[in-house]
Amino acid sequence: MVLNELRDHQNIIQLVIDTLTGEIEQACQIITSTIQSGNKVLLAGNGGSAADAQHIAAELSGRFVKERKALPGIALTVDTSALTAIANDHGYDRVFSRQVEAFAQPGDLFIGISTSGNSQSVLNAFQSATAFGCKTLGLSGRDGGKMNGICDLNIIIPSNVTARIQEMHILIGHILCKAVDELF
Ligand SMILES: O=C(CO)[C@@H](O)[C@H](O)[C@H](O)[C@H](O)COP(=O)(O)O
Ligand SMILES: [Zn+2]
Repeated sequence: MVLNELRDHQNIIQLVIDTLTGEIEQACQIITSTIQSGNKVLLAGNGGSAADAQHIAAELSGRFVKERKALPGIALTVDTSALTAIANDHGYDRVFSRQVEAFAQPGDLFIGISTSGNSQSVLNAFQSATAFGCKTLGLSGRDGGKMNGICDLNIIIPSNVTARIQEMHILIGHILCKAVDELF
């Protein structure tokens, strides 16, 4: 079992190298231009993808590898008062979009993470981010789901296995952090 899982991981990395290098480079360009223009990065996702959103945000406001200035990365998954109030009053599907509407400025980047590409809370956040003039980057999997066509760039991990998709998402998240570090 263990060796099979490791081989499966190895295979998906190879597929990502073969098919997504150009798109990951584009994503690096999007996040670095956002930071260079003094804008911020908002991130959201559910479950494991919420953890990924927080992980990437923390590496911007804290640090990744390099000691450099604090950078504006905000995960929309962490304020339990806002999350519970919005879910209770407006419905769970609005938990991220409502926060995007509260915080987004034109030129900011919204990164939405969903392995299926179909979580309504993330889809609504993309819609609000676009309406508020943000750039939008999707990290998804399977066939990209409904995230196709509603974000500037939807990086679709070519797998149907949620765990593999998430593992590639955090790898890409770290590559984005590395690209940001290289600005300093
Ligand atoms: O981490 C995992 C499974 O590996 C779960 O917590 C998973 O993130 C949750 O089921 C999410 O609700 C799935 O949503 P999504 O990735 O399709 O948007
Ligand atoms: Zn998981």
